[in-house]
Amino acid sequence: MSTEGKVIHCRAAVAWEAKKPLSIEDIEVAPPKAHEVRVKIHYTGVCHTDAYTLSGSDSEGVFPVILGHEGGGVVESVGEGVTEFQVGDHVIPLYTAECKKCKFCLSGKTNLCGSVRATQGRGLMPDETTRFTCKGKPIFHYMGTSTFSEYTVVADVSLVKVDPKPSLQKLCLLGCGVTTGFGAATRTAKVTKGSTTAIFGMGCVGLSVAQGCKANGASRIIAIDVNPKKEKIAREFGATDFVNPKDYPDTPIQQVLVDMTDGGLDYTFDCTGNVNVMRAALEACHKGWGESIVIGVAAAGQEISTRPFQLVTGRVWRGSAFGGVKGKSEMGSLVQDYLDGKLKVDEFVTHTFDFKDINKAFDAMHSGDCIRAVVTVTK
Ligand SMILES: NC(=O)C1=CN([C@@H]2O[C@H](COP(=O)(O)OP(=O)(O)OC[C@H]3O[C@@H](n4cnc5c(N)ncnc54)[C@H](OP(=O)(O)O)[C@@H]3O)[C@@H](O)[C@H]2O)C=CC1
Ligand SMILES: N[C@@H](CCC(=O)N[C@@H](CSC=O)C(=O)NCC(=O)O)C(=O)O
Ligand SMILES: [Zn+2]
Ligand SMILES: [Zn+2]
Repeated sequence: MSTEGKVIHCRAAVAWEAKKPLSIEDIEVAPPKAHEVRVKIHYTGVCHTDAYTLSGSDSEGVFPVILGHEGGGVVESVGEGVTEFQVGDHVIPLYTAECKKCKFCLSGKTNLCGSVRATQGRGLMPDETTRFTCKGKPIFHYMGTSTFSEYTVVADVSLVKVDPKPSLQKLCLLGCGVTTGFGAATRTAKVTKGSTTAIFGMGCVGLSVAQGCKANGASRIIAIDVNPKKEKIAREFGATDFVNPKDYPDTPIQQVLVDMTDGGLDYTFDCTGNVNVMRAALEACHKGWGESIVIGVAAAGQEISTRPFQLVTGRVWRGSAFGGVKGKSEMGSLVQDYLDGKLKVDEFVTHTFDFKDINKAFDAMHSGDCIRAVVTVTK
């Protein structure tokens, strides 16, 4: 029996308040309004950013909320005016929308889209309301995606159709971690052939940066992580060197790297969210041309600092959101790269969990041997 146009009763992992485990609840999901799509979520990854928001450190964090932004699902129904999606399409929700009409999308300079970002940041759909209720209370959306739910509703600008061949259990990682890191190297930094690179933080994002640096022909890819267990996997993803800052207790890590590379690196990447690491990453860049890309998300109130002289003398500090990737225009080519064996995705999935055990996925993420935990939301 079709559920089109009806309220769906299903399960979701609700974050009632910060710092508390998620609670699997029966919720109601309203039908999609105009230019919205209701999606049955099959799989979701758990990203460090979900944990960051749950920790209460996110200045945009609102509760109660359904978190999750690294999902893969199938279109259940579409709202009025939706022409791009049909029931049954395989889709990935996009926390970085692409409307192709706004000032940002038309600029040709950024993948950031202005169409829904303001309401998204307040946990609402573009009409300033929510499609989720639980126990009679409205529940906020998260990053325009809310993939920790059996059904979610997203704006049609916040969704991309993908090839139905690959398993969504793997493809969901293109919804954040893999795309973010790979794109930061290939789109934001545009790492050049033969260049030297260093990546701080070997989680899903940092390993994906390494993969992007290798794809672009970097001659040296130095992986930096405080966890020595990350060396093996970093090398599998293209790292040529591994440095653990704990092995150099008396020397700033930027000095270690400058000494290793005849004056510093062409490109560095922060994939930790630690503002001290961001500074070290900038200062490890080569005088005159080195570029440091900030990817990590720092807690509310944190600020970055360095001596202005670092910039005066030619180092460049840049940021990257969703790897600079335009979700609708470019996701197809990333999926094709995956299908052609040019982009590793499967290798990131180190842990899998049933939906009822989603809190264990958060525990695994903090365990030190997890790259990505993927949760089966519906079969
Ligand atoms: N800009 C964007 O679009 C996006 C940003 N992000 C952000 O990117 C960051 C990385 O995400 P993700 O890969 O999922 O996170 P992970 O936690 O999986 O990876 C971070 C890695 O950095 C290591 N680390 C911590 N401190 C240091 C340090 N001082 N020096 C070197 N390594 C260190 C961690 O080690 P240990 O585990 O031992 O602490 C861990 O291995 C997060 O801040 C996340 O919020 C994520 C996706 C998109
Ligand atoms: N809400 C946060 C900002 C968090 C942030 O920087 N998010 C990244 C994506 S993180 C994915 O895992 C991003 O793309 N930012 C661009 C954007 O438009 O949000 C805060 O207030 O600190
Ligand atoms: Zn993420
Ligand atoms: Zn736009």
